[in-house]
Amino acid sequence: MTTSMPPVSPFGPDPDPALFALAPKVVLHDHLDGGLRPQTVLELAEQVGYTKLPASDGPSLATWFRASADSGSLVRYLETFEHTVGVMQTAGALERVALECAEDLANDGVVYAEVRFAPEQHLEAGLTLDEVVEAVLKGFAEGEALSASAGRPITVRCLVTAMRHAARSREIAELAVRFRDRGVVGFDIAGAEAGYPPTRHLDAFEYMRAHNAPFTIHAGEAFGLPSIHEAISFCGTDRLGHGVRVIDDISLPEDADFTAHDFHGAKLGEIANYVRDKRIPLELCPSSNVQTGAVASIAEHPFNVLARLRFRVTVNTDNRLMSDTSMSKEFAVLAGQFGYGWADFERFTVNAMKSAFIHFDERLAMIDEIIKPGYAVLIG
Ligand SMILES: O=c1[nH]cnc2c1ncn2[C@@H]1O[C@H](CO)[C@@H](O)[C@H]1O
Ligand SMILES: [Zn+2]
Repeated sequence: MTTSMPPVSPFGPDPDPALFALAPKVVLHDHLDGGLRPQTVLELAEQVGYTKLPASDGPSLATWFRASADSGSLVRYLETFEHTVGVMQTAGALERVALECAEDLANDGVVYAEVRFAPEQHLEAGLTLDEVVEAVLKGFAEGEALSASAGRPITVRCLVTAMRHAARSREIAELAVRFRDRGVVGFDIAGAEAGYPPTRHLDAFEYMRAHNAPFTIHAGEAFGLPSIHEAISFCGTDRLGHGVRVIDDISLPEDADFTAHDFHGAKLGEIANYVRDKRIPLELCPSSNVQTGAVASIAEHPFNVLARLRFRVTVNTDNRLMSDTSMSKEFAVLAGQFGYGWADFERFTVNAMKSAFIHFDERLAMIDEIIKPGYAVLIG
């Protein structure tokens, strides 16, 4: 790979994330249990008697999460969730974490969020699946109300995730449908990818399809094209969680520079073409991918290749705590590396809003009334 002349960002080579806080942003891939405030983890641990935390003050705990997640392996990255899930076992804890999640996203300028978590991981203290979801939805609604009154309106919807190594996916799909009119807008599977192909959960996806309910699948992150193929062709996923390994089905010249402005010589294989032709949204999470070793560095992240080839790319945080990130930080990293300006970020944001699991008229209203006017001011 040549690393000749990096593209110049209109925001400078290392833009301040604060520049992007004003832009209306949409996040489709953000884990509730990956986004806690470090101080909240400490306080909840104290309240519920959780004694296994690896640090005893906020800054050290934040550093521990970031450093441990920076592991080069999805499996090791996922081990850090033991401590967040560990303190999220009561209705009060779930409600607080959800409320703070909505507030933190709104304070970062996110106007629409789909936040996911796995209800089956929050039953240790005796809550039922329904009680877990009710507590989280209550927290989101409270966070929305507080943010609106602070002049930072946000809409937060929920995706319920099933863990791919477990055997509860059909039950979780039923949970998603049961709560579909109360704030749950879709279903997902997550967890270690290698060894747990999407087709293992076919009955859950069939249930969702039978109920005309949308879902996304973590695929093409730690494992490559076969996972993406199963997710789209056998399971019929509406979006790809990550999907970044679709790059393996695109041939580029030997010396291709991933930061370039065009990729005219690119040849797409059958899967890459299908994903692009069908406008299957890619929930890309740049910083997370570097931490898990799915990609070597931001400069070598396929985001730019996929964006320039006009795949339906969206920018996401994945886990704000583990990656010490936010939507503004992800925008800043992408701007610095690939030279994007406001028009690019507007496109990625509209891509995300078009791909959301709320109804078409609601998506359109967000685009016409909030996103486009917001970027019009910035573009000037
Ligand atoms: O990037 C990821 N890939 C796969 N699984 C993930 C990722 N981030 C989080 N989780 C898993 O999803 C669960 C529910 O939120 C988390 O507990 C974590 O195990
Ligand atoms: Zn994820």
